Amino acid sequence: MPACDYLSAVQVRSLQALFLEMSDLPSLRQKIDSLDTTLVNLLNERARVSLDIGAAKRQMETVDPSQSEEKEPHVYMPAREKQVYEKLNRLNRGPLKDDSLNAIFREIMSASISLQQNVSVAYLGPPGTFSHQAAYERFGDSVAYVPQKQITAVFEAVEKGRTTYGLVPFENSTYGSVIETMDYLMHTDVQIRAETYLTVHQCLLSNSKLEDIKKIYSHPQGLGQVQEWLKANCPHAERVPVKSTAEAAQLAAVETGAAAICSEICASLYGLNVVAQDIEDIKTNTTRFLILGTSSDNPTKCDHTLIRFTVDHRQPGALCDGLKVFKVHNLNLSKIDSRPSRQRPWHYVFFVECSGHAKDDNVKQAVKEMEQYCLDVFVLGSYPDQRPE
Ligand SMILES: C=C(O[C@@H]1C=C(C(=O)O)C=C[C@H]1O)C(=O)O
Repeated sequence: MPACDYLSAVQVRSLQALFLEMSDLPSLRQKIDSLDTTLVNLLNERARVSLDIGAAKRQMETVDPSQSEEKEPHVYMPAREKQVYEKLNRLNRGPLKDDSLNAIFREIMSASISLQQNVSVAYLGPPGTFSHQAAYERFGDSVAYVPQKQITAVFEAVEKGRTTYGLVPFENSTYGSVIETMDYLMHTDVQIRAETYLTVHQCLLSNSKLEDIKKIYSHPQGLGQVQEWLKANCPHAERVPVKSTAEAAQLAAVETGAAAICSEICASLYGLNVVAQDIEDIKTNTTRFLILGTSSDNPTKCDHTLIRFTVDHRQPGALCDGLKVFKVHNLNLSKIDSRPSRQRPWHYVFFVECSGHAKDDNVKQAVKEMEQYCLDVFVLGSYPDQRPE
């Protein structure tokens, strides 16, 4: 009896495809080998051009240092990288997904940056924090990551030149601004070079059972992002704020009856069990991080600028007049915030984030006019808009 009497037409077709593939396998693999050879050569050709770009950047510094606002030639160029990714996604016809192509190019650019200079990135550690993940997604595998015990130490590492760049959490879509970051932004003169967004899934990690958990460690942001879940599931456990989510995991790992709110990665890093997963109160929970350096990159036509200022509160309408300049110059405000100045009670330092780049004419004009109404106007930096749609 012929085979097709036993098998459906679909099964016959998939068997035929399998035989064809098996017989073709050696030649298909040969094709891959030959493409890999071409890719390696092309990647090295690209790397050589990148080395030339590095040399050109240094050359520009030595020819006329006064013409440059850079204290050192920057190797990480977020404006250029945004352009590269946009072009890649325009070119991509598949079958590779945009995300896969972007991940491949993240590593290509990471390697290319590290060829130009030894790059180090300070972040809020220990390893396994969301800051660590955000930094890794932005800088890839070829740079050095330097964990810091607290957010202020990340700023200091950049200010003192101990690391090339730093990454700090700025705000969370559920729980709002990160206080420690805002407080340091009140007096620092580091410059924001880029922003990056990370979808944040919180987990409850512990070596105890849910019903035996008496104490829950996390960064205040972690506790804030899961407050509804905690109210419903561990109403009586003590909440203990610590410096970072991964530090919380380290503490929970050595204490019976303790748990941490942190990323799932911390389970394998610190030897904890995942008691509950994806416990964030709002499923679109996302954190925005700032990448700090000594200067901002060039305009991309789609940038944001963060400005810090104070007003004379004895002058009625000063804050309102200061903000009006953005409307006059057709600049959109995407964030407004304030922190107590700590100089006298009820005196504030304000932050506004507007559309545009500090090198754009309308932003320059707006900042100049703000100085008429405000005290201490300081541009903290301009960076390409990376907000996910
Ligand atoms: C090559 C450069 O340096 C870095 C590496 C890039 C790349 O490999 O494409 C792009 C931007 C920079 O972060 C550059 O400035 O163009």
